[in-house]
Amino acid sequence: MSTFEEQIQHKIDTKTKPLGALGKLEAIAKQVATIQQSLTPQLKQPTILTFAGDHGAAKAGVSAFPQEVTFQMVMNFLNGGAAINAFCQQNQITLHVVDAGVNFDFEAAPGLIDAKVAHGTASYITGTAMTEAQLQDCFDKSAAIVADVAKDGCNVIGFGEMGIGNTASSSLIMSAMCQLPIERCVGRGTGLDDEGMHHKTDLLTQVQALHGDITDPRLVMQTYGGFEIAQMCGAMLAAQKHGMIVMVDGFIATAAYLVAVAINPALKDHAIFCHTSGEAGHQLMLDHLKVEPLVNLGMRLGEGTGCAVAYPLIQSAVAFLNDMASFESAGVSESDAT
Ligand SMILES: O=C(O)c1ccc[n+]([C@@H]2O[C@H](COP(=O)([O-])O)[C@@H](O)[C@H]2O)c1
Ligand SMILES: Cc1cc2nc[nH]c2cc1C
Repeated sequence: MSTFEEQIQHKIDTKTKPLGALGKLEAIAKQVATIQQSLTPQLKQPTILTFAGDHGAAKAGVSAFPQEVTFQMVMNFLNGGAAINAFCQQNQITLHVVDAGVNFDFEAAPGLIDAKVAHGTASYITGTAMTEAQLQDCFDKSAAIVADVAKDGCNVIGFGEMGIGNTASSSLIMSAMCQLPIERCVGRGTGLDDEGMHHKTDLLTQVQALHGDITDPRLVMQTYGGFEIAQMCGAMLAAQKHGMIVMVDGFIATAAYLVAVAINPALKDHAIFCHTSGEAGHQLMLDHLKVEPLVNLGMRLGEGTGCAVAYPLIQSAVAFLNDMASFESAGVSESDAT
């Protein structure tokens, strides 16, 4: 008996195409089949969870936008007016917005999940961004949300975020997890000018001097994370346990992934990197992880938009695997090369 890997590779290689001609789609087809341990995998109830949270450090001038944009954009998500709404609707992806810790009290609304840990994190400028108990709360709450989504039949899930100041947080996480100097991890986020970039880099350099070299993944998240980043991290770990395909979005989502995969390396086999963000530093994170995302569209929005636009490519990978003829079934002659 051949192994599952040999069987799926044989199925891909005997489709009516030159060997390897579907490029990255072949790797995705193989990965999805392997996750599901099926030669005829199916994508069910695709879902994106967009986690929102506020940051104590957001008031220290690390973003081009004021903190209230976090709650204002959550309202925009709930009213269906954001990019993530448009792309999820286009591709028939279910969207849930999660209040992980926005500095605002929302009324209950359809599509909004209340997983609030607190009204924003504390600032890593003066101490840890969250307590150990708050980090655990993030992991517990996000795992419960993923369990509910799994009950609805979802087997492919993407995670996005909204949080003014969260690129600064992600740069600190990246620097610690990838052991890279902070200046290589800092980017313009929502659009800082050169002066803003200098301020952000200087501030984060001081923050690192305060906390020292942290390498334990949970402590990195507790020290620098946002509630939305910690909940994405917990949700990725839970999705792996449920056997789901995990779609990874941009810079902030990959920072959450860096911590998650350090906690459970088995997550790697479930992760599909959807796009390369235009945020400086994302390519370096991807290099560190030795992964190549599906597309590079220069997007740097967050919200899970990279997952939503790349999802049809995952559908294409599954479609060719399930629907294409083989050389034998179609009566097409195979290559002469040996
Ligand atoms: O996903 C990305 O790669 C990405 C890159 C830059 C910015 N963002 C979004 O912009 C916000 C963070 O930017 P900032 O400048 O406030 O740190 C947050 O809401 C993210 O969703 C997202
Ligand atoms: C308008 C706006 C929309 C966003 N979506 C995700 N991050 C964002 C940041 C801003 C500023």
